[in-house]
Amino acid sequence: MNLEQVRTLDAADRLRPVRDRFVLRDGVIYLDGNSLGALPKATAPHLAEVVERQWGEDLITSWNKHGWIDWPQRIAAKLAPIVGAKPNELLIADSTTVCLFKLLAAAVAAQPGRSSILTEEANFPTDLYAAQGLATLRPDVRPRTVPREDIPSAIDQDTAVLFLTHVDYRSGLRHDMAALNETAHAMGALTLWDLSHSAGAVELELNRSGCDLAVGCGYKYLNGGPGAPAFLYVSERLQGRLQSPLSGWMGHAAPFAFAGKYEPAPDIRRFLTGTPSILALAALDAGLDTFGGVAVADLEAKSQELTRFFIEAVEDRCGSETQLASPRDPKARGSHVCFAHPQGYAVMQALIARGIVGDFRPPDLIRFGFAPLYNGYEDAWHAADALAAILSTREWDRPRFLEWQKVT
Ligand SMILES: Cc1ncc(COP(=O)(O)O)c(C=O)c1O
Ligand SMILES: Nc1c(O)cccc1C(=O)C[C@H](N)C(=O)O
Repeated sequence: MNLEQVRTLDAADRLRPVRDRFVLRDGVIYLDGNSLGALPKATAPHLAEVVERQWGEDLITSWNKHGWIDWPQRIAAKLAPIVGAKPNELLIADSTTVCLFKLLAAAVAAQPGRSSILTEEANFPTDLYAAQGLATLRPDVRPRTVPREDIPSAIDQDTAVLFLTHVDYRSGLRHDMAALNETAHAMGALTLWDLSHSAGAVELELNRSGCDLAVGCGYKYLNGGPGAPAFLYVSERLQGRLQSPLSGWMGHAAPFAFAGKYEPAPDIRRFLTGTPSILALAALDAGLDTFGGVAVADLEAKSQELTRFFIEAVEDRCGSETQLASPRDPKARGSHVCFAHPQGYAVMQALIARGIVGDFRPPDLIRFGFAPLYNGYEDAWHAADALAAILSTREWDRPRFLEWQKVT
């Protein structure tokens, strides 16, 4: 395939016009939207409006006048079609780790007599740490980590919660959410899903697949900006039964009654803790607006096509210099792919020096995220080309590429 044919593929892509909603610099091919989404064009003007007019002029009256108090729910409602849930089951709050901890603790408390939090050995570290931290407060509960392939058979009557990341941050492997929910429910366990690498890139049906609880990052495919607040999902059928372990006044039934005794809000708001970060919510609001008019089925279809195209291009041009470390079947993975190389770190630094931005995950993985809203076939084509050039000439073998940086 030549560049002209690749451009024809981009021209035929129905999501192509959405790319114009983002600030994308010439000379940079951004393939790390699975870690930090690109900046939407609407974010800076929206933040300026919230800062200068709402905060600057309307001051504290903005909590009512501009509805700030309802933003955690109003903005979360924009996620409903993206994750396949009802608007009243979603909330924007805190960070991913804090939300994970809150829902994990709430789930465990709702499962008296069951002592295990079942998770996967290779889960993202913060998920493992949250479970370990909870165990220090609940000595009767222990995290049980098993290899991926043993998960279904490890679910038993002692499992309080099955706690998994839907799309693995390294391999990109995707769990069969509906099947695992069913197995867990048959054993009386609850399920908590980390959707950080799924939401906004793969089709999710939280309601249809019987999900109990879920959490995800706001700053990856949802384009909410660095450190954006997270989202949480609590199935309607569980909301009355679960309580936040971090009870704060914003989760109270009547925060402005200033009562001395905590009484949880009757709905999803009970999972709020303190005052929401309005500026961060404003940025996430603009991030979620980039999904306007986009069908999730189209997102997933494009993500699968792009990643398939990229894998083929890399294998074609790089031969055995690097090995695919993600599933070949697009249905079995998310929207990023990893290739293995013993000098993966330096190879990625050399790519970044050429303006191809992906990242590296130890021990040897170069990772490329394809954000279906703004990445195209030409991005994938140039990235594969650059990778082939770097590998064939050992361009990575220079001190400045071999030297570790603090954040990778
Ligand atoms: C699966 C997963 N969960 C959670 C996080 C991050 O949590 P937090 O937003 O609290 O840093 C990440 C990435 O940093 C992730 O990949
Ligand atoms: N959250 C991050 C950060 O604060 C700095 C650098 C990277 C991140 C990430 O999101 C890492 C990411 N979750 C991963 O999948 O590797």
